[in-house]
Amino acid sequence: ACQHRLWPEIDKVVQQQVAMARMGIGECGSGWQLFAEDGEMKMYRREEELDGMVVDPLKAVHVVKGITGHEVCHYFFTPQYRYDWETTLEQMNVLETISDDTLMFMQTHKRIWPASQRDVVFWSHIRKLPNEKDRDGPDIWTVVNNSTEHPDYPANNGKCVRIFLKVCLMCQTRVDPPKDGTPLSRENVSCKITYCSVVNPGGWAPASVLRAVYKREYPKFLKRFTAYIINQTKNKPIMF
Ligand SMILES: CCCCCc1ccc(-c2ccc(S(=O)(=O)CCO)cc2)cc1/C=C\c1ccccn1
Repeated sequence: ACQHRLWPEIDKVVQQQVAMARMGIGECGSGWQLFAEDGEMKMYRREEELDGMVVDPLKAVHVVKGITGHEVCHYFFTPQYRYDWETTLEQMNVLETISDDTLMFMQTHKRIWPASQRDVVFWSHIRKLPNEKDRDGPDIWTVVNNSTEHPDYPANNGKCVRIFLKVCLMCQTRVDPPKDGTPLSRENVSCKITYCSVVNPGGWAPASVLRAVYKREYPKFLKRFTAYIINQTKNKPIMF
């Protein structure tokens, strides 16, 4: 991955996104509104517009028992599982395998009435980060998805409006070893998930429609995604 033309951008964006994800809601600047809550899952957004278009940053935090950060990032990054958990996905193509930790995707998402259908081209990078707070604790895993251009897929040349997104999924595993020295099992692990996204919907879409879509779709996405990982991993060895 080091020699690829996108590498400098990838490294910069990943460092930036991880720093943002690590900040708590309080530190992240004011204006965050809690707009959805379900058990351990809390979803915040900031209302922001760019040229009259809604580009609300979203930050979700969740704690899920029985899975690890590596597993969450593995199922988020790996293309073959995406149709199982990405509710609004219509078409997904891997445009380039830049390296074993970096792919480029083209996706079209189902049309959401009354807005026109959207598509997106982005690079996706998975990375393990040292756990600065606790040296011998489990590593942090992250996946960063960032819109990019691809010569074969110019924006807005077909039926879809091209959207632009920056997404960071950052996961911190927690291990609570069993008291009685029995071997570690899934009851002793949990994962703190932070999901940050900024989506520019591309062409104009009514603010009310966009905010209704996000309010409905994001909680659904995170619940379905985490339930999917629990189901996929329950009889498999723990991936640290
Ligand atoms: C009028 C509707 C405009 C918005 C449509 C839209 C834009 C972006 C995206 C989207 C959301 C998450 C990612 S990802 O995190 O990178 C994972 C890989 O797929 C990529 C794309 C989706 C959707 C459409 C609906 C929607 C909105 C939230 C959540 C889920 N679906």
